[in-house]
Amino acid sequence: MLRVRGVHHSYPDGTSSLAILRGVDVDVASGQAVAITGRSGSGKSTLLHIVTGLLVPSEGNVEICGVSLDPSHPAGVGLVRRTHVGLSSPRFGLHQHETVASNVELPLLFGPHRSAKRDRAAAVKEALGRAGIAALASRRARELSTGQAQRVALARAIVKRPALLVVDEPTAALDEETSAEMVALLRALTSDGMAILTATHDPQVSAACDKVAHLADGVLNRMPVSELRSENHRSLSG
Ligand SMILES: Nc1ncnc2c1ncn2[C@@H]1O[C@H](COP(=O)(O)OP(=O)(O)OP(=O)(O)O)[C@@H](O)[C@H]1O
Repeated sequence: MLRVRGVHHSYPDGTSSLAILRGVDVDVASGQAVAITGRSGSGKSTLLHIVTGLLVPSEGNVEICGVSLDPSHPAGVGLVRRTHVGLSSPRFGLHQHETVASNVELPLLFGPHRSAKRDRAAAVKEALGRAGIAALASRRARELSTGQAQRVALARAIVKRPALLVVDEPTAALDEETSAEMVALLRALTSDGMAILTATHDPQVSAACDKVAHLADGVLNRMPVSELRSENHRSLSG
């Protein structure tokens, strides 16, 4: 359901440019979780932003649910993003003074066809339930622990029931036990048919994914998950 082909990306760097991605291919099927690993600065977030249509690649193609993210048709890119993609990233924080429910409702307020208040409330309730934080609905975001806030960010990303969930650093700043809960949550979402692409430094997350690819020098190299699992001592895959 996600198909990335020949993606190159460079950022301007003074008078020249800095090549970050140099021909990246990735496939993620429905119900599959794929992890991208790589050193800090290797380009993982850049790739995720390209996949979600936030960034236009210098070259290459991204297809989601059979529809190409064609930069010459920004309206079409916007529609695919709003319809099929959820993004959870530490770079897009919560509104600290708003309640958890309001934060999760936010993606439902954008786009040409805003649903009725009752339908939005039902969708928020379902997303909070799936993220295991139904009891936090009326709490202010500023009152949450890091782990709770990560779950709220995830609930916000899945509230529209996207076919593709893109998660940047799902366990950043979480302890081992809370990380394991987050991993189990992600696996439960794939069991429901969601496709997940995640960038991570956490071996727990990689070990629970169906495929792992390492980004270095602008290219992705597949890593055998079996090796990661044995390195990680315990299997977290559901
Ligand atoms: N908007 C930008 N303009 C210029 N350079 C950028 C921009 N965004 C990222 N970069 C550079 O591109 C490289 C890759 O950044 P990116 O955030 O994709 O890496 P990453 O692998 O996600 O890192 P981390 O694991 O630390 O989050 C870095 O050298 C970064 O400084």
